[in-house]
Amino acid sequence: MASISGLCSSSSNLIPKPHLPSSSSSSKTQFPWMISSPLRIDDTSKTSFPGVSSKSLLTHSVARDVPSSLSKTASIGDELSVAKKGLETDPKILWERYTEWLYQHKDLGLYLDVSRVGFTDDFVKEMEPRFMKAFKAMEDLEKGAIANPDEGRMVGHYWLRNPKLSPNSFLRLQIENTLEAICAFSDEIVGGKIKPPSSPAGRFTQILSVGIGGSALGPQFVAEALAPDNPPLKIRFIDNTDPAGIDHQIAQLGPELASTLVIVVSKSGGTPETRNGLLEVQKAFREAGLEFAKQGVAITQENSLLDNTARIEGWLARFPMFDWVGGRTSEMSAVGLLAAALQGINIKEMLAGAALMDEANRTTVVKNNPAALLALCWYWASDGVGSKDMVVLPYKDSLLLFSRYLQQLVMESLGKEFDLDGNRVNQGLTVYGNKGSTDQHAYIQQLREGVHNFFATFIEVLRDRPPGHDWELEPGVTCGDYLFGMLQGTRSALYANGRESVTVTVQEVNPRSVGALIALYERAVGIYASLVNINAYHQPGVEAGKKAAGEVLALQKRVLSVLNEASCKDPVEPLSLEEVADRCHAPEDIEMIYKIIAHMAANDRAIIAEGDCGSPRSVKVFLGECNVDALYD
Ligand SMILES: O=P(O)(O)OC[C@H]1O[C@H](O)[C@H](O)[C@@H](O)[C@@H]1O
Repeated sequence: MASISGLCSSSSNLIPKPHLPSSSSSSKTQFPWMISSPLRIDDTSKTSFPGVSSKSLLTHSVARDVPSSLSKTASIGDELSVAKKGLETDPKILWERYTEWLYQHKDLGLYLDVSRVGFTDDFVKEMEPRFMKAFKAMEDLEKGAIANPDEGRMVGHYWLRNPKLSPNSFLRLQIENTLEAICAFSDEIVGGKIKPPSSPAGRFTQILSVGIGGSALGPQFVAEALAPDNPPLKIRFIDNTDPAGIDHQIAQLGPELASTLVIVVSKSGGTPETRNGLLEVQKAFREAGLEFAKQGVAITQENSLLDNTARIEGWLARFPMFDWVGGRTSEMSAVGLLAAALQGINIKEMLAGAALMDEANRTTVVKNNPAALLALCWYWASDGVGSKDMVVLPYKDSLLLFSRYLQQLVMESLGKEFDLDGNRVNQGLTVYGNKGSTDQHAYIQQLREGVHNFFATFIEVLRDRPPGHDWELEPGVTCGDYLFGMLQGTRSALYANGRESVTVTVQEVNPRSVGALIALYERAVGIYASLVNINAYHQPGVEAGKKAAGEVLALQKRVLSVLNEASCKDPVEPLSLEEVADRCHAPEDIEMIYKIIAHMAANDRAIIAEGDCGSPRSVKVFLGECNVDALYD
């Protein structure tokens, strides 16, 4: 088992030397089948490796489907879209564009290819003043400005990986001490110094992480991307208030509940779904005769409801969540780091990768700033108003949850009704995607030929397998070559039909590259928000749904009380929906009352005496039991 002190220590020399195509080496990286058997781009549903051609894949694709060639396979709509965008199709010019714009981060072994987005030099020039403003805003933010004006908060996730940047020594110490505490605690848990009180295993073997949104998505993504095959502690998540989902997680733990460390994560400490998850887990502990407090850990803001509960009940440990770190940018705080360290993931490497990326994103030269390049592409591709969706396609199973993670990071940050000057702008950038090549067999058909409402982001991982494990499943070709071919083929096929794409390439999926990817997108979101003049760090829209949910539950309590009163009569008085609504003094809420009753009936908590839920006007309802106590509440 890896020691935590090892996992928590940083190492500067773990990144293998990059070997991405450069003008001198690209020809050497081609595989035999690529040269002799280009992917057919005219039939993405049946991608195959037929025939012999001496043309390169790229040349083949673009030359064949350029609008000016009036290819038989391209529709008029496709031609128009390419023409409208003015996308370059000459392979030589494209290669020049590729090499001119290719961004490389040497230390991280990370590349960003924006050549398949059609922005022009004029556009870049036009955007320059906005970028300068964005860079200044990022600089101010890092220095501690109130970058989230609506909530009057600083925005400090960049300090988490470089505490020296903190605007004062108090914050710096908070970050450093928390990191130290995380490492020490993980060390003791993994090393078996801190034991669960009544587990036959004698040590913690499982983590049950309870949290939602930013308190779940980062840890889920990182676990999927980086947890070793046999982690010191395996992780499961409760990230919803779905009782069946919760039951499933607890049932899967079975007797291992006794050796489960329950980490409850909530910045606010008052999110209902998380509270419900906690109450359900505590009930399971009681039923199993276990003492929850000895196995519970809270990650939350000081003095939140959760913090106070954990303190009063004497939970095993508490870690702070900082006011100045937003949920969706909290992966490098205790929220992400504790779970990661417990799974044997080198969190200092993650932090180092993020810090290196942040450093690169501080340059004010757009071309050399990867986050700015991404923001530039987003702006160009979606006209600065989110007119196109961003489809994120990592070609690596372990990065499956990246798009889901990005969904919150991007959409909760950029999806805003008003800009910073109070103008109604309804901004946003829609994100979806799973992984390649899997998605090629699902919806890439539409991306290639259907409605043109997206641009793609490919995430490429050069290292297929750990060294020494590869083999050729046909002469000269490995399984990973197919994955590579699928990515390149899809990129070419999309472009040939006027569909733009960005490609981010990393050497391998490791803590450093994952940290860098997170940091890259965090910064791109910050810069883009500034380009379109919105506050990326609040989420006023989320409150509306929460408030409405609260109102539904309050109405349900009134419905229950009315039904209880009628059900306590002798004889029982079944009520129509209209009668329930009138007695609740809420005739305008009759539709919601119907839904409440249908839900209660489906869960055996209300009995339909007459009619059925398919014809709401026919329904008469009562409760199976009279609760006399509730009559006098
Ligand atoms: O961490 P918590 O306070 O429980 O919040 C969890 C989530 O709740 C809300 O829905 C916010 O919109 C998210 O940004 C946040 O990540």
